[in-house]
Amino acid sequence: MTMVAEGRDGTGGATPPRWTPSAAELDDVDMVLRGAYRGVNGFVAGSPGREPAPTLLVPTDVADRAREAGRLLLLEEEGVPVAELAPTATWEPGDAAPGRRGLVGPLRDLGEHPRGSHAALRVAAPGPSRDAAAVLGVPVDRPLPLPVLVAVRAAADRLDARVVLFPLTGHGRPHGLDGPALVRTCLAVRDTVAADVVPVAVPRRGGADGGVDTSADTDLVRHVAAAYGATHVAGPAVSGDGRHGQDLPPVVDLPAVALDLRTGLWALESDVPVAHRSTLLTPADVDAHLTEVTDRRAAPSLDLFDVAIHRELRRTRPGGRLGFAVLLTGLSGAGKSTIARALHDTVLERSDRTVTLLDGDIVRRMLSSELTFSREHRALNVRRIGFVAAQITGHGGVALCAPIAPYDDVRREMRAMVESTGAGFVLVHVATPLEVCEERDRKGLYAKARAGIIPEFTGISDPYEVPTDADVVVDTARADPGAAVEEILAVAATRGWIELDAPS
Ligand SMILES: Nc1ncnc2c1ncn2[C@@H]1O[C@H](COP(=O)(O)OS(=O)(=O)O)[C@@H](OP(=O)(O)O)[C@H]1O
Ligand SMILES: Nc1ncnc2c1ncn2[C@@H]1O[C@H](COP(=O)(O)OP(=O)(O)O)[C@@H](O)[C@H]1O
Repeated sequence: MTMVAEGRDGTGGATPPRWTPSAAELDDVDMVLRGAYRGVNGFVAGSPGREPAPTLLVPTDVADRAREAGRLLLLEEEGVPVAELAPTATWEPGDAAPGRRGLVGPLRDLGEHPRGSHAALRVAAPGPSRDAAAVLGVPVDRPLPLPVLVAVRAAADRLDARVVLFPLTGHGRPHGLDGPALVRTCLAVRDTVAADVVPVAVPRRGGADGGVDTSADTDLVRHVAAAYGATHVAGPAVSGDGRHGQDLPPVVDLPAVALDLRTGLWALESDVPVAHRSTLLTPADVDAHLTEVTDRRAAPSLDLFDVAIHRELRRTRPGGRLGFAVLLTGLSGAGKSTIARALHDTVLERSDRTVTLLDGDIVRRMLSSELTFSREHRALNVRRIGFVAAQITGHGGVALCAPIAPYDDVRREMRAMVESTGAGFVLVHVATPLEVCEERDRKGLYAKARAGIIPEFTGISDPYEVPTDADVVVDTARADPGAAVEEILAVAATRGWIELDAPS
């Protein structure tokens, strides 16, 4: 979160305090403004165990100023005000968020709904309906395979219900699919299941390694689905235990389906005689394949996905492949650039991947020429590299980064930036001892640092925090660059991020 400077306007009156909430809080703003929180018109006090509700945490001084001014402008990430909060109370989050305070109060729509693709589909929740017709809501956090579509259609027919697919397009990208791509996979099968599609900004929890937090999300999606008139919910994103929630729509079990060997199509298990059911492809296989596809370890099988979904997946994820970044960190002269260059050549020689080399020196010249070697500037430098690497890897590319990156917290930030796009990240500590680096002194910098001519020199007069989360540790005093390259690529290959030809 960032505090946007508060100022005074030309008339001498105080301008309202401004605040940019977190991505998940902005999703909540969006949902409140669209009525997706049923009757909740603003932020409420946090209280664990209650049904899902929108909460906002701000630094204590922002809370004080907002209370004093009677309002707080909430800005989206690019600085556009989207809503105004009229604070009526505060609450203490306690140890969970030291230095922060919760703000309670109604939200006023400032007429901007800049968040999210497919604006025309993002309708406001209709509010309580007297229409008794059944509606089966299907929250969607990953592409729906054919057997699930068949099961959803059958469940809807049993209930005599209309189907509404709710792609969850809020914060997070746990399966490497961003919101727009997820909406497109729903639109691709809209006719197959005769469904409406309504994107909702429910945050998709879980990191790049998947793992939607089903208990939290199941309650929230049931809540939101209810606001949009769902009388029942079903689907992979609500495969929880369907517990409690008095006025929440019940979770419907999807009927069992089987692959009918006579037709090659999925059908209700009860409609396929046992002798004609495929034992090669069971619903458990489908689940396993879905996990592999959504974690991008495998390309989607045509048998399991509607061709239209298949086309969307290919479009979003060229070759079905996951990008990854390698961050080589270590002292000056440790061998980062040498290994990065060798990695670059090897990837080009043994795969068809695109590779971008973000070497420390090049970045300093092209992206960060105005920066010094202070802690703040080094952090900013590495953050910039992380941002570029996230862009590259988010589109399936390979980014090789070789700055010193001496600070643990900034390296972790970079990992999070890259992983948030669904891409992979390999942290390599090029752990050449200082004595060896100093002995090499290729650029004569250590001599100058020892003489005090270069201040703040890493390892001499500036800190280097040794990583505790390295995926690979290389000591170039012992191993040659080729061995380091093999070790690093083996990690990426084992995690399914690259396929390499044998060395020629
Ligand atoms: N004070 C000080 N400390 C460390 N390094 C210095 C300094 N001044 C200049 N240099 C040269 O700058 C290169 C390191 O820049 P980086 O961008 O990789 O550093 S950082 O990640 O921002 O800390 C580093 O390059 P490498 O030797 O390739 O690591 C040095 O050549
Ligand atoms: N096993 C090794 N791996 C990488 N570099 C090595 C190795 N052994 C010796 N060197 C030498 O160490 C120096 C490392 O310089 P460089 O790659 O520019 O380091 P950095 O980018 O970390 O500052 C080069 O002269 C390189 O030839």
